[in-house]
Amino acid sequence: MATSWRSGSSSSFTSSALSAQPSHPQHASPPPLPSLPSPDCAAICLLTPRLSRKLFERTPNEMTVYLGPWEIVGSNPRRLLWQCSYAGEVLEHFLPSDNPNELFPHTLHAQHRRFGDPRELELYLSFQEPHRIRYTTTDGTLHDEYIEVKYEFTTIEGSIQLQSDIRKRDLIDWFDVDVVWSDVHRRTDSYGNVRGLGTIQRMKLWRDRYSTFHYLTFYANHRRRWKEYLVDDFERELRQRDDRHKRVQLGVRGARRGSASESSQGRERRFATSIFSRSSRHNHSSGTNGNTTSSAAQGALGIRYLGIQFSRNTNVQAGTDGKSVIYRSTPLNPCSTIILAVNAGSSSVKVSVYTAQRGEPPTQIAEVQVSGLTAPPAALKYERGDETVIEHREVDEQVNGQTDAFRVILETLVNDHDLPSIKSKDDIGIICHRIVHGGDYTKPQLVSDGTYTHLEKLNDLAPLHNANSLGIVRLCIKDFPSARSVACFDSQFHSTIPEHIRTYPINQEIARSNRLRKYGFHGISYSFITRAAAEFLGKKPDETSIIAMHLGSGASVCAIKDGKSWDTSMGLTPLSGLPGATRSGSVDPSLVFHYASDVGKLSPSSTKDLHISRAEEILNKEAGWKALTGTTNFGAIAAGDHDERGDKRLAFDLFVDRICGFVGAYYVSLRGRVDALVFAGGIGERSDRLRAAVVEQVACLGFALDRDRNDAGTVTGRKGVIVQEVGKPGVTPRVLVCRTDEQFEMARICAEEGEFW
Ligand SMILES: Nc1ncnc2c1ncn2[C@@H]1O[C@H](COP(=O)(O)OP(=O)(O)O)[C@@H](O)[C@H]1O
Ligand SMILES: CC(=O)OP(=O)(O)O
Ligand SMILES: [Mg+2]
Repeated sequence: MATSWRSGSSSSFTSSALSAQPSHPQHASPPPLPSLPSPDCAAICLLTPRLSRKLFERTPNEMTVYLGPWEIVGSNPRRLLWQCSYAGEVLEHFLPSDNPNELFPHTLHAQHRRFGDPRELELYLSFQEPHRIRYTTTDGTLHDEYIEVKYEFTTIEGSIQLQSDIRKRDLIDWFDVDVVWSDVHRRTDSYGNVRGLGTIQRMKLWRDRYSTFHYLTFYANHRRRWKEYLVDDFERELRQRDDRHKRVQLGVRGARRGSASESSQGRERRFATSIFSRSSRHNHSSGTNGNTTSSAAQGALGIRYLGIQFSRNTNVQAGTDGKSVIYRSTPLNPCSTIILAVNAGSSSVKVSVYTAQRGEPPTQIAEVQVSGLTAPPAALKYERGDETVIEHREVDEQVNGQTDAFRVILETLVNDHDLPSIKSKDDIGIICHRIVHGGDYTKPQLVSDGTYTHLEKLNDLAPLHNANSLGIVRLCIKDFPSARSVACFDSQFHSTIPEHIRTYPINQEIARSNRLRKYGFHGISYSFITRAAAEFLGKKPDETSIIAMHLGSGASVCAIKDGKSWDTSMGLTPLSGLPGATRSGSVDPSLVFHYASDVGKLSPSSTKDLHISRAEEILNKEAGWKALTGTTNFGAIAAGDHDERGDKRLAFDLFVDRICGFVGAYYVSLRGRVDALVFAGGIGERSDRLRAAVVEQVACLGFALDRDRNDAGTVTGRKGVIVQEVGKPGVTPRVLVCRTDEQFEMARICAEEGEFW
């Protein structure tokens, strides 16, 4: 098995590793060659002690382990978990970085094996720095050491799959090239010797799994570090690449792992691995450094292009499919497109479709929603233009949760032949998603694997929302590969909340390192409400101060001072503040420990995407209207039907009490400078009884309701009416109902923000 991987060696990999019998230390007589579960996934990992720099020399410790399918598990560190061929045998490969973009599986250039099919070099993968490998059998751990790791695959597809899984980017092609240089790295040195940035390199082309971005990676051998560039423009130049003298120049942006001077002003942002760590669960996670460090931002010199000279060998250029690369850059700034805006709430999924011109407010052409996810049967409603195509269709059988609801919505849109603007999936240019918890993001983000990985870490902080939304994001990326996915955050509107209001009175070191503070939610809605109310009042948004209430399955109140969020009732998570359909809202934090035992344990309903303790489950899913009345339909609660036991009355009065508590507090916090009290959300827009009860209780602050206007003031469904007055004429502060539209707000931002085109 002695073979060398050193550059220039003509040694072949072919023989011994595959043909050798596995020298399994636990078996006296050599076991038969294992039958591997799936030939595509089968791999052989050759381990050799770190001591020896010469790989694969016969040493007493040398062993070959036959591996079956893999799984990538955990975080901090992520581990590649291999199923081995013997029961109880596990091989764990600890990935040195949780950031998938920082891992670079290495394959040699075809010149290192001149007489064979260069594609087969992908069968042999290595990592250039030692990684920790733990190999455990039923008899205990046999090996736990940092070593140089090399995998030898039985199929090229298996290797490509593993590389893609590790990097969370699909390896879509590769190129063996003679030299790579750039506008800041010359091709030759002052003696005319070829130096470039990398020589005799296998460059790999990756497509981000969560966006349409494409990246090139290669090993800059004279600097001994990996480089990764976002490719701007590709297609034309690389079609004819099997020519030694062919040189191309590619537009690129940014560099990962480059030195500061090699970085650019590109959009690449690298996040510290564990932005959010929860002390209760990940005690030792390294989540203290939440700063978003942009290596790119530091650079003075930007690389604008890479020059590439291909190698001559007709075989050499054969990439993953042997054909020329099929690379489609994202559409180049079209002037108009279709935007899909997706709002996954806790009890509904609402999707609106817009035609949009760059820089202009979008025009809605259709809206589909599935509501009642927590109050079955779930029902679908579909409007196209001014026409209600489906008023109410029960879809309970097809729908179990938000992702299913989204699928049903997509089907409805795609199967509607009278929706001419969408002829094919490629017509959709931008899909914007409401993501409830956006951590420290203060503006919408194009979804890349970086943002996606970052957002995944926030799932546990919005247990009824984030994981569902990311499920929909994943589905869109798969089903609409040519569309750009944009994440819009509920929390971003609240980034203006002053420090003394957003701070929790706890140990500040822990608060800072675990990022424990008030974030606030429903912000996309509050942003819409602020602009709509300002327009209605004839004021500039930044001169408008209101107390707005988004009352839906999740309910919150927000004090908006001069157009900006000043305070809001939700906090670190959407649990605090007002009660909701299944949420308790604020309770004494100790309550839960007296409610049930073992509440700190992980709930059995946790999934791989969402880790939720019993305590969180009780307060988020087994409380609120559901717990008090058995229904989550606030319409039925407000109507008080069949309320012999008085549960609904209690729930109604309790809700009014809690809402008024916040209105009073915010009125004082805004020093009485309030232009209007604004009702919004499913309940706020539809329940005249609730509005009447709230306004009556806060009448001492000067609010007054006009009964007639209020009774007629259900704005939802009344086309064209966005804000309606329900207060007494001439009385200030005013009382308004706003038909909030989170989808429109997201689509508007995406249409107006050139960056997303
Ligand atoms: N006529 C009505 N009167 C009062 N509440 C209603 C009425 N119709 C629906 N609702 C309430 O509106 C809530 C849905 O609000 P909405 O903001 O659309 O949902 P989500 O929180 O899922 O985004 C439902 O939970 C329901 O209780
Ligand atoms: C944040 C939140 O609770 O949202 P929703 O009301 O849509 O569930
Ligand atoms: Mg909602």
